[in-house]
Amino acid sequence: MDGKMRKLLLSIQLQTSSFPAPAPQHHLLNKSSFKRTNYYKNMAANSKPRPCCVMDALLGAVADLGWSQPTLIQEKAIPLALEGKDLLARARTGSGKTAAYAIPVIQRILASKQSVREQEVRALILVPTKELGQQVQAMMRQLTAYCSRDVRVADITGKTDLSAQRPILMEKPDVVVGTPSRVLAHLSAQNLVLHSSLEMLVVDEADLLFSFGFEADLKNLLCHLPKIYQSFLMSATLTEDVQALKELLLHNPVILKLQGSQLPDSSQLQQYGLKCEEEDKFLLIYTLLKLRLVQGKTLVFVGAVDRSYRLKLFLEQFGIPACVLNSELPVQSRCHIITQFNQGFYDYIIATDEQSLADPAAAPPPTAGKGKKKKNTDKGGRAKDKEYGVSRGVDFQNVSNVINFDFPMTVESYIHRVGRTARADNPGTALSFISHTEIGVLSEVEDALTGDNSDCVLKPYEFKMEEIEGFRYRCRDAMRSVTKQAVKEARLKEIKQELLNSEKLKTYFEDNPRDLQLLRHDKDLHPAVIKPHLRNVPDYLIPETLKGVVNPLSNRRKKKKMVKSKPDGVIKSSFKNIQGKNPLKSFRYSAGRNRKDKPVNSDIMAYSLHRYSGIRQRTSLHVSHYTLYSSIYLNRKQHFRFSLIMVYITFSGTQSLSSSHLFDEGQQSLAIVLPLQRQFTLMGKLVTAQEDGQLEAVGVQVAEVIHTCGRKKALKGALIKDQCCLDDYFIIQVTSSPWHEPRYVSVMVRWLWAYDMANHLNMASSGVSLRDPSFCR
Ligand SMILES: Nc1ncnc2c1ncn2[C@@H]1O[C@H](COP(=O)(O)OP(=O)(O)OP(=O)(O)O)[C@@H](O)[C@H]1O
Repeated sequence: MDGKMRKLLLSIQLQTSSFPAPAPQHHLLNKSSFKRTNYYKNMAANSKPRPCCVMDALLGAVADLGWSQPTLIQEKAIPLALEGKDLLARARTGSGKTAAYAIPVIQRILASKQSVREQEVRALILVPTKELGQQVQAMMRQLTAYCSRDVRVADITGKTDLSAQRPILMEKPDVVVGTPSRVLAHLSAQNLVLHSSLEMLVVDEADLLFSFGFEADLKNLLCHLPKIYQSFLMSATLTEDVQALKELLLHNPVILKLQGSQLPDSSQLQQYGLKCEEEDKFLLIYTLLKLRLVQGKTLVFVGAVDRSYRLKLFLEQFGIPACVLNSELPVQSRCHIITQFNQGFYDYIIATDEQSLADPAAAPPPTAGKGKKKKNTDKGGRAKDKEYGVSRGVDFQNVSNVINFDFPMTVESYIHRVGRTARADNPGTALSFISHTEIGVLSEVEDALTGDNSDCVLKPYEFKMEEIEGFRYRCRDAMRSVTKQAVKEARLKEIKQELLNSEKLKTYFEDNPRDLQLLRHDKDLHPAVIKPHLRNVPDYLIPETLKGVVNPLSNRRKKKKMVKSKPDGVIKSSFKNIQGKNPLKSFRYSAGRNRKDKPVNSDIMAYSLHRYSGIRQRTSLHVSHYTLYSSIYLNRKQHFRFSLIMVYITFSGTQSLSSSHLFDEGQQSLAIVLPLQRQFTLMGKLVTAQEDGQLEAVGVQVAEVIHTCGRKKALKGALIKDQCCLDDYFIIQVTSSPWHEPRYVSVMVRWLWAYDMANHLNMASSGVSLRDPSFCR
């Protein structure tokens, strides 16, 4: 954590005069070492007791999030909010607006509770969509990790009955998060009473509230609020709607209009446009994904629900798994898909940006007040959720690329979609396919972005279509199977499946949360006829110019055939087929030298290690230090000795599987670490792995690893047996004694790896779990 963040948080402390003095410095995270002190260890060990001051609580939470400095909006907004000012803050997407209001809200609640201990709803956060509601609640929970008993947060955006949510509201959570219509419904039903207790009102994504048809609800809702309260309006764009809201809600506000540009500049976000015919879009996406020209987690936006299934069925035929995300899916499924995507379960999401839901001109006019119809339906009579919106506000984490398969219909929509990548200070790429019918909007977008900042203009994506002509035939072949009927069936099948998952199995999943983790949303739908040969890319079809860059991992499916498929969620090791080549066993790994199809580079090495570890599927994402930090945090029972852990695998006992199904002869855990003193860039910063296990710029402190452990001591006495150097990596072999209590199938695999190409270190992380181990909370 750098001085700025510390100073900012200190200012919270200073402005809270009624608070006890700040904890002595040694109680705080030490900037240079990032050592978690005894104070924090105790906090964790004692299930987070009351912190001794606000500073400690927030500092601990921010450190856990791995944030080293405040973003610009946080730096400007937090002090003003603490002075009690009303705020209208406009900052670009992904700039950290949530914490900019959440930190002062938490601080004020904690401060109020010093004098008035009565439990009241003190803050109301209004959001336009359910996805956002869940996300805001998650962020609030993370920030209140060390004061969760003092600041209770309830998200009422969910689809549950009002009556089911009543008991939650009766307990008067300190913060209520909801959509205007849901909050109004509760106010009208007297489940929620705010007129005497409310101290703060936040309207998040203010520019979207009116467009989601909440204007009337919002106006009605204001009658239930007290005369005086502090308000924050947070928005990515300053539209007329935001101006109207400002008049309605704010009193003498400070207006923070940060950064001219609504999107990050070209050093962080690369924006490309590619003009093409409609049919070419499918050819292009196939080439980009199948040849892995697009790397990292990718969001593909389409304009309609049917399109998303069409694209999914198309990609399915080439063995490219993707999840669809649209307003027809039950809200639990949507949120689960987003959570799993953020955890690295999937590489691709095909998201429908349903304009009609957000555009009042296209959607049926909303009726005001209580009893308002919340859903519109499509031609087929299927229910769409009006409070759906994944292109807006949702914090998809570590998204490397956004692809506009269909170009958005408005400038705002473009900004919100593209804003799903290059969030915080992560880099990102946006690529838009533009057919001739979409060129009109393109010029609008270009005009808007050029006016904003000339850096933002879409650069042409130089792609020689003639080079991929060879693929056209197979794309046409695949498209022939994706008929209207197939799309219709796929759509129905998916909805049925998801409804079953989220409704009928809801109670089951509540009782067995770990099984929910295993639920995948990117399974093949298969209504289209699958031709197996389409899954492979014959060498002769790969253009000469792309041969060098094509990721050779695309052949992995061939190899997977060697592994007989097991029931869902069960990993079968491929060790039998590679006995003797296992570097963990022989320590004679050849770094790819003897493998015909693999170039020698460290990426491949990381991959082969992953393969040797018996993991079925490779997914990857760019890692932020949040992910890295929280991964370690989740496994705080493990301690690692090296500068940066790239792989860690933990599991406990099993009934039907023994450890040998997963690893040869009791090899239980594997770690790749970066060599010490090696420099690399991480999140745009030059970082050196230090001998004492620190990453100076990132703040990841890793201590000793002696053994992995599971509940009931399923793994006992694992120890680091050996280590050796393979080119740039050390491999640490960890062995353990035989299974102690072979009772549960319980395996968790998560790993991070790094590869160094052209002076650039990319971080990747993956997670596969058979079952989440009981100790991974
Ligand atoms: N100080 C910080 N340092 C590093 N990362 C941060 C910081 N503050 C927030 N983030 C991260 O930045 C990402 C974007 O934050 P957030 O969702 O609040 O942005 P936003 O401005 O609300 O975006 P949008 O307008 O799209 O909703 C999140 O993953 C969050 O964890």
